[in-house]
Amino acid sequence: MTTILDKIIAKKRETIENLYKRKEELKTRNQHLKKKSFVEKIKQADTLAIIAEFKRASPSKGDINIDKDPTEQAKMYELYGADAISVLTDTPFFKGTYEDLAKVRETVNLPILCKDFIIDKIQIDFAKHFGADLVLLIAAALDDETLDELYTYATKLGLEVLLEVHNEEELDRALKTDAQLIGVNNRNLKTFEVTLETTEKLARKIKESGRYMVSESGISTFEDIVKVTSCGANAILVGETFMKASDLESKMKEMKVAVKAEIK
Ligand SMILES: O=C(O)c1ccccc1NCC(=O)[C@H](O)[C@H](O)COP(=O)(O)O
Repeated sequence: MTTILDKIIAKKRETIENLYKRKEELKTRNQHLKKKSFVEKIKQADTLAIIAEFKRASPSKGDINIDKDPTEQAKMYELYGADAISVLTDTPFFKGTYEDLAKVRETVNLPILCKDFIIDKIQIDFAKHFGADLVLLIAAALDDETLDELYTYATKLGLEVLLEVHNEEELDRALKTDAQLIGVNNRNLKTFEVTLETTEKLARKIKESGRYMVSESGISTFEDIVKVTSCGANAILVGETFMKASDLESKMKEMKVAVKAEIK
């Protein structure tokens, strides 16, 4: 059965050719900025850390907030207490761009995650060039050798890696690397079903390994925060809920308050 991940990766292979054609661009913009560490943020935080995502659209939901301006949204995320910002740069399925990433970089002083389906080093070059501090690597999209190669390449460039898993088999593979940040994606990429049980199931092994756990996808309510914090998540990654919030300030504060109430 062809999954959405297979489709995204197939399309990605085509777009990578374009990135190689655009390689000259990498010489034109210098990143003089000091890299910002999300791992350090987590270490210093006394509450669950929030990664707020800029997400215009998705395969499961279609258009979410298609015309939203990344600069405006990033400003609000920083103002209302985000610890990092994730920017989707995939165009065919998520309608994001590297230019969105660059705009967010110019706007905030927070660590920024380039959220894409990375299968080639050139994508890591582009992520860095446009201002990312972290990149996402998805275990399900990579064999062990490529995963190691891309992990090493990203860290050599000074980028942190959020290594994403969906199940125990992927987690075991992830734990063979040195990745400090393990993302548990609660969205099943075959069915699009979202369940926080995925985080709950994998939590113990991640905690025992001494890595930091980021619970990703499908988080929108106080109850969700309680669930993921009580099994030990160090951070959450939230897209749709924030992109659609009519009162973003209250929504983000509710999550911060809920976290404090749960942890302390
Ligand atoms: O969001 C999707 O439909 C999707 C489909 C296929 C692969 C990845 C997908 N999402 C990427 C993400 O991981 C989410 O954008 C992120 O975790 C935030 O999720 P949410 O808070 O549920 O918007």
